[in-house]
Amino acid sequence: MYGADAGVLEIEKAAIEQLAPAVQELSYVASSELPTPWATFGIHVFVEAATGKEHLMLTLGDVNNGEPVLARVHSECLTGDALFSQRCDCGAQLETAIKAIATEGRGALLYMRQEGRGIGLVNKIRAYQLQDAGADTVEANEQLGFPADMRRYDLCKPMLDHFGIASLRLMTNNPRKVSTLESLGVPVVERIPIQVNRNPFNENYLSTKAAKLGHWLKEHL
Ligand SMILES: Nc1nc2c(ncn2[C@@H]2O[C@H](COP(=O)(O)OP(=O)(O)OP(=O)(O)O)[C@@H](O)[C@H]2O)c(=O)[nH]1
Ligand SMILES: [Zn+2]
Repeated sequence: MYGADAGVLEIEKAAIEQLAPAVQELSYVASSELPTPWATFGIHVFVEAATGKEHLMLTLGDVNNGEPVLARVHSECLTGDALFSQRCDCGAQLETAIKAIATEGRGALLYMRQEGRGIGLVNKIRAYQLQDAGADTVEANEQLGFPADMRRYDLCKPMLDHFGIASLRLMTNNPRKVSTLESLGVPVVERIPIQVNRNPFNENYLSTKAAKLGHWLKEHL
């Protein structure tokens, strides 16, 4: 009897969890315009209830006409995106993606606040310190007690749904990003490589991405 009740409870819990994310986890808050050197985008902010994190989306053109949308799902990298760091390829990828969307006149950029593959800025700088002493990016995360990559992409789905975006032409080299989005019900009809700014400072970072995280990076295959 107890077992049967517990089973029903489990089913109810699963049903609630299935319904919950889109409704409770993320709220759309506001939109405005963002002029950039390449185009004037729509800028939209969403807030994640559990963490208070502010996730952003840039859109350009008619994105809900049913045609696949040129898109980039970019995870925050303060050092690369805002401070010109050459230790990674993030800043160059962000600029390349924004320019590509501007050239096409249509597309979306999802800027997800999951700094340092989800470990946060403080731990990313700690990881850099371990990398300075010889660890690679994956080993450094592990030495700090974290998995190699803690990012989640489930919040992308309600963000895309909010603008009626049903399928993507995604600019990425990351196979996990593609498979996770597809498993969330977002078809990736085309994967567009985004290999930019390979330099002596990020050579190890990129080769670790290829060797340990399976990224599609031509020079490292
Ligand atoms: N833990 C850790 N995170 C890093 C390091 N260098 C960059 N990052 C983070 O890695 C993430 C890069 O994310 P994305 O730009 O979405 O790129 P990606 O998952 O590598 O895949 P692409 O779509 O191919 O660029 C950001 O969250 C950065 O803050 C590092 O050395 N250690
Ligand atoms: Zn970076």
